[in-house]
Amino acid sequence: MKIGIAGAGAFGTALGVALALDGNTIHLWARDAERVTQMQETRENPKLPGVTLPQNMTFSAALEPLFACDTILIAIPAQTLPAFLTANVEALTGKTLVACCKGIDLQRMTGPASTIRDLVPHAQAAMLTGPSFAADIARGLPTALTLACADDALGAMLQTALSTTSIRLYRTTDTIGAELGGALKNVMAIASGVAIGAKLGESARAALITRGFPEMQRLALALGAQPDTLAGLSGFGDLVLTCTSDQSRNYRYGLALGSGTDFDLTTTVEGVATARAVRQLAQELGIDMPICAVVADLTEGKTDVATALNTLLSRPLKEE
Ligand SMILES: NC(=O)C1=CN([C@@H]2O[C@H](COP(=O)(O)OP(=O)(O)OC[C@H]3O[C@@H](n4cnc5c(N)ncnc54)[C@H](O)[C@@H]3O)[C@@H](O)[C@H]2O)C=CC1
Ligand SMILES: O=C(CO)COP(=O)(O)O
Repeated sequence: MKIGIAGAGAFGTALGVALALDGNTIHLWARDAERVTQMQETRENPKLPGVTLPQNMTFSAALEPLFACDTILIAIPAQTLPAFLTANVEALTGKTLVACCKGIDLQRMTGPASTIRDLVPHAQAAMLTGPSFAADIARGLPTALTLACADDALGAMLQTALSTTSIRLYRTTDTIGAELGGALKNVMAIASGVAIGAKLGESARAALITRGFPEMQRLALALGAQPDTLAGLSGFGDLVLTCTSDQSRNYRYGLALGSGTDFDLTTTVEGVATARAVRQLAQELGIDMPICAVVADLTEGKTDVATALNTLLSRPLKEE
């Protein structure tokens, strides 16, 4: 199958490598022409060091070859998705668009699949999400992810087309649950990093993950998600992975916040904008989301780590 991928960062490139090695023809669009030349000449992408890009993967900075593909995976940061869709709405109409980004859009308060549905109403929207580091996918290590598509027949087609010998896809029609699980776990990963960075210990991290999960569920269920989706790969699975691995950029950002060390702010850390979106959504809906609120305040410098911890620990005692 011929598959287009928008976004030549770590994840888009890793998915391209895995799908190309499985026999698909892949076209990868990068907005940066220099990156395209580099990938053509070296068959490597510095975002994914040590991985050789297969010959059945082509690259361009022009959009036309991407739009020649009927199925396009979109792997650009979540906050850049609306502008990409709006700028290309005509070319994307009629396509199957699989969002591979994780976040809640700060302007619209929607997750990636919903943003696609709103901005390109005559495309088919799906979501690929779940616990998977780009480096693992590119190296062919086993991963299990969620393919969410409201149209179950199309979802089944995508599930087959995008599964490989190392990537096992599970299917759901609950796109809301899949997009919210993937977005919210990044906020919890920042919180977990803060706890470890501030030397609060592993027990504190376990408490954060465990209390963070019902917080994720509260918002997701209020917005129409199914509980099973949150308990699956795209929610609980990705929460566990991201809160416990320093391969995660969200977690590493939290570590830096907690320990007061520097962090390269050009890194893609989706949980920062998502925490702000969640804080606003939770206020509007009257939902208690204390961990997300504290993370949003911390990332904006509205509170410090000691005050943030005190805020969480001094909440009234209640039933579990
Ligand atoms: N890296 C990983 O392990 C995983 C990443 N993801 C998700 O994939 C999405 C992309 O992340 P990564 O590829 O890891 O980030 P990255 O930082 O490696 O790459 C982001 C890419 O997007 C491009 N980009 C940025 N703004 C753009 C715009 N306005 N238009 C077009 N391209 C633009 C950049 O040039 C860069 O190549 C994020 O939502 C992330 O949560 C999901 C699962 C795993
Ligand atoms: O989503 C991911 C793993 O499933 C990647 O996490 P980070 O974006 O925090 O690196």
